[in-house]
Amino acid sequence: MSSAVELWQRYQDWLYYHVDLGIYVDISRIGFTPDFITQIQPKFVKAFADMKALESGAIANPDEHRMVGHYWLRSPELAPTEELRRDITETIDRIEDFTQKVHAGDIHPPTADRFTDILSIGIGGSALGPQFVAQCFAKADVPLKISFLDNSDPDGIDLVLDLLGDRLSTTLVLVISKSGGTPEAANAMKEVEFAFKKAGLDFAKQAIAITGVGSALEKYAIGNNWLDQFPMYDWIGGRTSELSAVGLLPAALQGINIRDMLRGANLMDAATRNEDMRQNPAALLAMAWYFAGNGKGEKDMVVLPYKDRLLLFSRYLQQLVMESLGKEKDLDGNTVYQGIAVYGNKGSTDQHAYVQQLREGVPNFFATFIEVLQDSAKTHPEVEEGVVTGDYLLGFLQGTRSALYDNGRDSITVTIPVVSELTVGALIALYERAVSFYASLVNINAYHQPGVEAGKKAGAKVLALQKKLVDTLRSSTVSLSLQEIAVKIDALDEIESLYHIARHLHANCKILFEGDLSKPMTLKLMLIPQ
Ligand SMILES: O=P(O)(O)OC[C@H]1O[C@H](O)[C@H](O)[C@@H](O)[C@@H]1O
Repeated sequence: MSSAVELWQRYQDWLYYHVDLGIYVDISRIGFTPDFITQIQPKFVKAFADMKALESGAIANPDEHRMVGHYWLRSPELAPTEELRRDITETIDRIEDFTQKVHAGDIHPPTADRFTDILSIGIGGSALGPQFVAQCFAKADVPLKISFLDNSDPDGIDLVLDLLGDRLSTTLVLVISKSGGTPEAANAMKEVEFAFKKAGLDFAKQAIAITGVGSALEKYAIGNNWLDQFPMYDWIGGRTSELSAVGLLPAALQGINIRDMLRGANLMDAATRNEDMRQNPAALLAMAWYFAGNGKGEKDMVVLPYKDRLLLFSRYLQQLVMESLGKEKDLDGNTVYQGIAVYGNKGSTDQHAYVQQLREGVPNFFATFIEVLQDSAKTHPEVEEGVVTGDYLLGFLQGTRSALYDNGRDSITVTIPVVSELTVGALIALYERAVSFYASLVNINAYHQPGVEAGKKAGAKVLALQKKLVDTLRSSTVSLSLQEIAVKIDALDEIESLYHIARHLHANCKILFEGDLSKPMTLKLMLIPQ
């Protein structure tokens, strides 16, 4: 353990500061040594070269044979073709034009002068960024209030629709899906379309699609004369799409300054092109992650923003980091099982939940504190002489950082001056680039997600099995056991799945059970006519 004087010196030696953004990155509480820096230097030479190639339009996602262009969204001049440059700038202009017309009431729902609400339908990268940004800039008097449907959960859908109530007639529905075929988003859309019909409303006149060119959703939107649509490009991944139409349209509609978000990202991008690792905040983060987890993700990343508005940052980063870095194979086909687990909510709230374990339990993590210097735009009363609530918040952050470090738990601290469009855009860009660098350091493709497909395919198989089970019961005049059904449909090795499906149908009043609920093989099943 270093002395306080040595630590203070280490802090100053490694402190990064972005002059225009007022953002600091402190990696002094990660225990790397000068030797480690020397060792990792060549890996960064490769990482910087990879990044140059990626930004100039190389096929950086080889498995899907795609370019990776999210950095062009805020520096269109870097895009490799004139067509791409035009696409990016025209889309931003169209978003602003559309937003201005919605706010002015020039575009309005059929039965009212103004839209009052946005209902954003999408999942994963088509939801996490918009949700994070909405929470960052939430306020009482937004031009349009946003709600989200990001699941295939009927009860969750009921709640959101109930809360909208009569305002459904003045709700602008954004259906966001790059592929245009993700079942959760498609289901939620169908449910909302149904709710519109039930309320006697014309869904198409209030619906916008944000989707990939040529997708099923695009065809559906065009075929049904939806209000409008905005493009998603195949060279942007869902998890890096916040600064594309996916994030910018909902943000602009909520009155968030999207030009400032883009400018913040642009400034951070410029800083993270610096090939002097010590002067590059994303390289510093990637280096610190590499050291902390031994280049193998041996330690989890606990993200603790001490600011309520940044609550969803850890959830946003969970997808960005884990879907990008969590890979079985490296780029040479070796089995590597890479990844960094990310979790966290916010401080000081989490101090009263799991920080006990962080401080004293399994030392399998490093923390990332996000500090916001400005307490609030308003002045606040003193809660003690000379002390306001914001002073407490800083005290808690500093206290936890020291308490963890004193017990051998490392941390990074990212400090932003204020939660603004500029700094939020910059934070997104900072972590996007850190993920890109880390992927180069460990030689993996950060831009595909082959593992997600397995779950999707298995899910589709369950639905196919459900159809067979229901058909079998429908064509039977007597009740049947699981064994009998499995034999009939030649699915003996799926009997456990059949049981889970039957139990769900039973709980939803579609199947009758006779027998002992604690002994699945005693059950006799019969379909309840609907
Ligand atoms: O935008 P979509 O095509 O609907 O995709 C939504 C999400 O679903 C997939 O399963 C991917 O793993 C995510 O990366 C993606 O963001």
